[in-house]
Amino acid sequence: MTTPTIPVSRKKLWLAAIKPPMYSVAVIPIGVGSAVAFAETGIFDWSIFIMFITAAILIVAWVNLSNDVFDSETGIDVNKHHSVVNLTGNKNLVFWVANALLAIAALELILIAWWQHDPMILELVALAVFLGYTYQGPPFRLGYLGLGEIICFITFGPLAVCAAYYSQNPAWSTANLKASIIIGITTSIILLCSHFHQVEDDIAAGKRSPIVRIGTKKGAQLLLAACIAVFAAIARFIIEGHFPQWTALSFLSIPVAVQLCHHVLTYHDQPEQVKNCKFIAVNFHFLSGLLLGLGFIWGQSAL
Ligand SMILES: C/C(=C\COP(=O)(O)OP(=O)(O)O)CCC[C@H](C)CCC[C@H](C)CCCC(C)C
Ligand SMILES: O=C(O)C1=CC(=O)c2ccccc2C1=O
Repeated sequence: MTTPTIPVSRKKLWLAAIKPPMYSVAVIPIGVGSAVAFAETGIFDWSIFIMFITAAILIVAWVNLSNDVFDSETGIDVNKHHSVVNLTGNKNLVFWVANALLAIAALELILIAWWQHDPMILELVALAVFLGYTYQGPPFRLGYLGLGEIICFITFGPLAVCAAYYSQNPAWSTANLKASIIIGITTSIILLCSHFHQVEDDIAAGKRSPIVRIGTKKGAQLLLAACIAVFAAIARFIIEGHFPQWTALSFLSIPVAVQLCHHVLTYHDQPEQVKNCKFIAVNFHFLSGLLLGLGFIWGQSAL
């Protein structure tokens, strides 16, 4: 028996389309990279930080709007009522609004690079944006091959966190690279969780997401392994001396990781129950990233 669809107000559909909590994926990598730079140099440029964060938010808005545009061309979003293309009925408008947001972000980053007399952050973010395009845009559509989580790890992990660090301190840092691994994994966990309720639509559209490939039960077990890996890596980096002991604060996000894994392990094959698990993953990403960044800052002041 199919679950009767309950009509949802357009206001709720637009809120689902904009999904404000999702912008944690833009704020956290820039925050952590900037926090590590401050911890290592004692210097923090608020103007650069604010400009970089707003640019990151605009880029994430671009990737989501363009995702709806490109997915409307494959038909995969036929049941996604909160697609901005489905809500507006105007694919071209959404496409050009998305590009306008990306252009504004580019101008902000060009200004930072000009201040630094160094194009490095432009190069790092441009590569991240290109990889983000290959996830969903023709002729690549690598997300349809199940490569989204790898792209997600690289772009929101090493590329974004190192670009943020470089914007504050034009250098490279082993501790920051290790922190970027943590943020890359927690961001990829969000994407992994976004697939559990979409298996039917993904198969119909030929999208072989990791969950389509390995099934929801193994996908739930993979999620558990990824969450364990996050905390094991943090513990190792603390023991090695790369992370300040204060970064153990991030272990306070373990209950959210337990909630996420329990929910998905229980409802992995029940789309209506599991469909919002990505927002529990966002809570985990935000809290673990925030506490990791604070750990670096407080670890510095404790020296
Ligand atoms: C739109 C994204 C995921 C959702 O895709 P899906 O097609 O499953 O969506 P729906 O089911 O809701 O239709 C985002 C995917 C992210 C992508 C793998 C990587 C993007 C990289 C960014 C462009 C770079 C950000 C760098 C910045 C933070 C400095
Ligand atoms: O709408 C979504 O499912 C996602 C949007 C998004 O911007 C993002 C960014 C990084 C990782 C995952 C996701 C999503 O799942």
